[in-house]
Amino acid sequence: MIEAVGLTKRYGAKTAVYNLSFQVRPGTVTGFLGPNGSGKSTTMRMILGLDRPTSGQVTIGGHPYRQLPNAPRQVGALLDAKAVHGGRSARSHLLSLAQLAGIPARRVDEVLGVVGLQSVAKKRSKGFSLGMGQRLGIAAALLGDPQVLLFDEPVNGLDPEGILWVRNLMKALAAEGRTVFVSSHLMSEMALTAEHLIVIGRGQLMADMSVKDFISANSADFARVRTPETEPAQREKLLSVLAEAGGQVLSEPDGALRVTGLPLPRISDLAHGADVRLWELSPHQASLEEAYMRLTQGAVDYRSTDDQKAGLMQQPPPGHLPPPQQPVIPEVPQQGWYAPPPPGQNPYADGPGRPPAAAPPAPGTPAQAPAAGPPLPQAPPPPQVQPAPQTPPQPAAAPADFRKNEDPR
Ligand SMILES: Nc1ncnc2c1ncn2[C@@H]1O[C@H](COP(=O)(O)OP(=O)(O)OP(=O)(O)O)[C@@H](O)[C@H]1O
Repeated sequence: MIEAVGLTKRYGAKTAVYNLSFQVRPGTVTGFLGPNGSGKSTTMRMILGLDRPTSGQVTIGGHPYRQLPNAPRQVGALLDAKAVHGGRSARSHLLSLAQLAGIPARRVDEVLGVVGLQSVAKKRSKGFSLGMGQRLGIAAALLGDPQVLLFDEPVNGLDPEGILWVRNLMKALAAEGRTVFVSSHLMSEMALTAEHLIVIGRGQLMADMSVKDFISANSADFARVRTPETEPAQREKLLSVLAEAGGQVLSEPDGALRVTGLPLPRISDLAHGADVRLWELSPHQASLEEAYMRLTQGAVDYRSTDDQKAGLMQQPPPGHLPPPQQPVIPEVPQQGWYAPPPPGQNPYADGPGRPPAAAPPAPGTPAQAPAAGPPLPQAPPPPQVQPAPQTPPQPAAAPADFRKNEDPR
């Protein structure tokens, strides 16, 4: 198990990680999420003893990494796949790592097989593609057959077959009882790989819960309702009864209505009572990406100027049904803006420009919040709308150049 307690890291005036406490347990894949610059790599480097915490501590199996006996056999990590001597072949790179850690040479050939690089084992790694480099980095992490594994963006540069392979590998490693901690920006992939999530924003903990709980805590389910297109009066009638019953209604691009705040049977009863025929009444649940975007939208440090020009950081359009004399239904925001999580869930909802509410600093530590980034967007109102759900794409099992062998373990 990995355990961080009050972990803080400052680089001069910059606070990269602040008062972070969490546990990563064996037997499940734990995803590590956060916007760019939120402190994921810094946290991983501290776990691996590559950076010294300013305060707090992080241990693996109860010991700081540097005090672990024969650490490479207990902990494997992929932090930067490019950190390889380009003049060396894949095999000699792994052999040198194995020799340093007292790992037998035959394990090198085993892991080359596991990651599917046997056919290029003697090629210099400087000619490797991004995906091949990732596979070599994963091979290095697996070399000591460790119980604890950390992967920073392991699917970066991999093709669909490679992504599917990494997903299955992570799950298989966790199923063997290992501790697997993996960061990624690919939400759809994380939804398929991880069972538990640790989410940070500007160096602080924002969520530590199962993927399922994370989605339900940070999204509101909604119903899509459609009336006959040829009968606009039916739509208007339905709008009015839904609003009277306390539902919040938005218009979908295809003319359907997106309703929150009313359960499906109630919507059905209301339509029936108003003598409105329905062509569609379907339940929808948010994706992990949507829930993540809602939670972290106030903690993003880097945004495209195009987004800002397009007003995507501005207050969203109101999610309420307009007054009856103005039969205009607000449209579902299409991109770049996500309704906020339920009240009390988002530490960034306190107000613009303020750092997230933090737990009291560790004893002896001056109460200092992470260095302020650009001003935070205005805290949006409580959730009344839902962006369109996105179905995670299933990577196709495409043929690959570098086929893996079955892990002989
Ligand atoms: N050695 C360093 N010196 C100064 N600042 C640093 C150093 N390393 C990281 N930082 C800063 O700390 C913050 C967190 O960086 P970190 O790389 O940990 O974020 P991250 O979540 O891994 O980002 P990304 O998703 O973009 O990889 C950033 O603002 C970064 O600029």
